[in-house]
Amino acid sequence: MTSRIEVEVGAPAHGGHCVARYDGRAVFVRHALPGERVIVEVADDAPDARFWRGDTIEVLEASPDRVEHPWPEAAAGGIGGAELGHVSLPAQRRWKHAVLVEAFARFAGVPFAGQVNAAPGDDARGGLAYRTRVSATAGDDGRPTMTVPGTGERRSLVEMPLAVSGAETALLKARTEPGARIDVTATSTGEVVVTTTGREARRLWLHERVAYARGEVAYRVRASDFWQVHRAAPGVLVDAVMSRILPDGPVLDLYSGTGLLALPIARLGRPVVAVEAPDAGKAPPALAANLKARAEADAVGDDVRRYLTRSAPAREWDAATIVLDPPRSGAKARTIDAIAALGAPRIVYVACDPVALARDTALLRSHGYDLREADAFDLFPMTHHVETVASFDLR
Ligand SMILES: C[S@@+](CC[C@H](N)C(=O)[O-])C[C@H]1O[C@@H](n2cnc3c(N)ncnc32)[C@H](O)[C@@H]1O
Repeated sequence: MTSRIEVEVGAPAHGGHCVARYDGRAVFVRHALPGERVIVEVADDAPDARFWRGDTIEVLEASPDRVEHPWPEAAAGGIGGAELGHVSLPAQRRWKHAVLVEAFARFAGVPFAGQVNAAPGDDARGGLAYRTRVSATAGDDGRPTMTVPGTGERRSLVEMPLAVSGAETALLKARTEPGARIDVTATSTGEVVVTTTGREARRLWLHERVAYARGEVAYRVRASDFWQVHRAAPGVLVDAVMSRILPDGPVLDLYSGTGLLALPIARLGRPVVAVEAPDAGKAPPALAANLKARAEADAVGDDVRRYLTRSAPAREWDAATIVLDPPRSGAKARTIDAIAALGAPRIVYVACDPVALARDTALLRSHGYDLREADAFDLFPMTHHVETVASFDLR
């Protein structure tokens, strides 16, 4: 059953909503802001549920941080992908900061003392035109559609203002079989490709260039490969990681993707082992290609935990930095145990989920790793996502 309730909105919570209370129950409210009084439509108001979820359908008292959504199709009641579009850009960063502070206080056992930094160029572009990778699903007429969260309803896209302009144009023009996924990739070197099958994407080799504090580096990637979505993210993360690794010693780059972080580190002449999930039992082709010319770099195709428990113990890590950039769920206990067992003095953790990072921080601390510092980067404006880079030293 759906129902409408009036609530006063409280603090932001992890996941893109704020928490309100109604009749003693927590209600997770989308498209609202802290301090607002709103009418919420609750999707399923089961009386025995511990909490409810709802969307804002009317704002009775608006926050000074409320702005007009820059992508009306994705505003309240619309498609997903820009759930913070109603929040001013500085307030989006305060929102993400509050979520990090709360996550660290609850799960890490140490405070989050960093900032949420804007990506270069975002303020000038109003937090738009940043995505170099966008995806949609072809509707019945073959045009790109996106889903209204919680409903399964698909709507045809009329714009995609989060995408860089080449990617937006290519996405809106794309036509394919109903139900097929449409993936658009726009590289930093000006290539724009549309693929509709994984097979096609795996065959398409592209070129990326990343400028960072110490220079510029070129990569070859396939359209199917993981690559940081924000146009500025590769450079921001390379700098954030390079400034945190120890000045000497080998670097173990776990969850290394195509070698975004491993390649500039190898260019310093540092020994690097980059571990990424295997492709046909071997190092993935882009990782192997990017590290090929670096005698001091080793591209490994293996499951991270398997590598840590079976292969890594054969080498010396007692002067090493371990870099890890795991998927959203984090590294979790058994992988953190295996990382800690290597005894490296420094760990640099790149995280796209504040709660997963906070939980892994607690695990690292239990293994004797103190949090040195953590800082966050707003690499997903208009959404609740935030990237954090944290470093740890062995006590
Ligand atoms: C967040 S991405 C980071 C990639 C890279 N650091 C970058 O910034 O481009 C995480 C990567 O971990 C890989 N991955 C996920 N689980 C893995 C596992 N169990 N073992 C090895 N690699 C894994 C994914 O394929 C993906 O490339």
